[in-house]
Amino acid sequence: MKARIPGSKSITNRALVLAASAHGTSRLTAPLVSDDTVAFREALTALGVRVTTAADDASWTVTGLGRGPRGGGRIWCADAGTAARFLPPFVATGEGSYVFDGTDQLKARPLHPLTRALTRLGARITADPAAALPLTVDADGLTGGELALPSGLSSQFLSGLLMAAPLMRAPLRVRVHDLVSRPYIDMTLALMTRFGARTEESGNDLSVDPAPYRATDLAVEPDASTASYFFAAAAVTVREITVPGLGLGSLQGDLGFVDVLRKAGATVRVTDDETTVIGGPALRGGFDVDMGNISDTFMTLAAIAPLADAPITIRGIAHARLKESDRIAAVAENLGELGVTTEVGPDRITVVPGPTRPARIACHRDHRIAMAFSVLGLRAPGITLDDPDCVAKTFPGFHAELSRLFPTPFAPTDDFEEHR
Ligand SMILES: O=C(O)C1=C[C@@H](OP(=O)(O)O)[C@@H](O)[C@H](O)C1
Ligand SMILES: C=C(OP(=O)(O)O)C(=O)O
Repeated sequence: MKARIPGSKSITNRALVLAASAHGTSRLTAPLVSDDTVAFREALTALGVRVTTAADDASWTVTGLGRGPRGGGRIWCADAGTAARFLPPFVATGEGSYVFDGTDQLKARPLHPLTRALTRLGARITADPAAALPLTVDADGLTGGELALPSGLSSQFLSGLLMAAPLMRAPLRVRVHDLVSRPYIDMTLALMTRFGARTEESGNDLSVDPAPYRATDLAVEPDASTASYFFAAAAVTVREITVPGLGLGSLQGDLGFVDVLRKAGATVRVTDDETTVIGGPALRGGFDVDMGNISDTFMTLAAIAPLADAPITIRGIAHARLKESDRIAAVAENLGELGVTTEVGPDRITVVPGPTRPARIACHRDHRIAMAFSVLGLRAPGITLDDPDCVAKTFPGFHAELSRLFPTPFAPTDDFEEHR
C-alpha cells in the first residue's frame, strides 16, 4: 500500500525563511500544513512578509523582502523549535524591536547558545533569566565575522545562523563544536544553495558569504520522520508500505531509519523516487544502534522494540531529552506502564522485549510519543493515548492515515510465532 505522507516540516520551515529573505517570489509545492508550519508562516506574515496560500493549501507563495524585516513586531512561535531558532537570526539582520514568545513547552527548551551568538554578532537581546522565552531582539543588522558555536544541545542554532548569514554585513565563519543532528545542517546548506547562497565547509568550520538570496520554486518532499511510523508499522505487521516521493537523493537524514529497520529484519527498497519497507516474519533485536543523527525516529524504534526477539539498545540521544518532552524519560515511563523493562542512561535506552499489558500512554504533548505508541498499538492490545490530538504539531491526519492503511489490529498467526 502507498502511504500518504505530508510534506517535511524541516524543509517547509527552511524554505519559508529562505524565501522570505530572498528577492522575488518563491512558490513551495506540497508544503506541510500543520501546527508547526502554520505558526512559522503566520510569524512571517507578522513580520511583513506576504505569504499567499492556494485554496487547497497545495502550494504557498512567498514574496520575499530581499533583506531582514523592518518595523518590529511580536512573534508567536507556539511549540515550534524551528520558529524559535530560525527567526531570531532573521529579524536580527533587519531593524526594529521584536518580541518572541511561545508555549510553556517551548519556553523550557534551550536557546542560550543562539542568543549568545547573536549578541556577539551585534544584536541586543533581552531575555528572561529563568526561561528561554519571552525574548526581545533589538535589531540593527548583524556584523558577520568569526564565531564559535556550541552545537551539542541542538543543531537548530547553527541552521538559524547559517540561513541568516547571507544577509550579514561581512562573511560569517562559524567554528562548530559537538554538533548533533548533522544531517539537518546538510539540509540547511543544500537549501541555502538552492536559493543562491555561497557556502563553504572545511573540517568544523563553515563559511557563508554575504550575497542576496534568489527566489526559487521548490517541491517539498514527504516528511521522513513521519514516514518512520508507517515503515515501522509495516515492519511489525508483515505488510508492505511504500512512500512515493521519498527516495535516493532525499534531503532528510531521517530516511536513514529504514536502515535500522533492515537491521531488525525488514526488507527495504530505496529507489530514486520511492521507499518501500516489507515486514519480515519477526522483528529482530540483539543490536545496539547510535541514533544521534536521526533522533526524532528513536521513539519509533523504542516503541516497537518490545515485539523484538532480543533487547535493543539505542544510544547517542542525550539531546532528545530537550525536545517537546524529555523523550528518553517519556519512552521509559510509558514502556514501564505497559509492563516492559527498560534500562536508561543519560544518552541511551535499552528495551527488553516482553509481553505488554493495556495502558494509557502519557503523551506529554509530544506528537512523536503519540505516533510511536500508536504503531505499537497495532500489535499490543489496550493501548490508548491521553492526548491523541497532539499529533497536529506535524501530522493532523495521522490517526486517519494509520487506520486507513492498518484498519484491523494485527494478530500474529501460528506461523508467525514459530518464526520467533
Ligand atoms: O533543523 C530541523 O529542522 C530539526 C532539527 C532536529 O533538532 P535538533 O538539532 O535539536 O536535534 C530535529 O529534532 C527537529 O525535529 C527538526
Ligand atoms: C523536535 C521536534 O521539533 P522542533 O524542534 O522543530 O520543535 C520534532 O518535531 O520532533
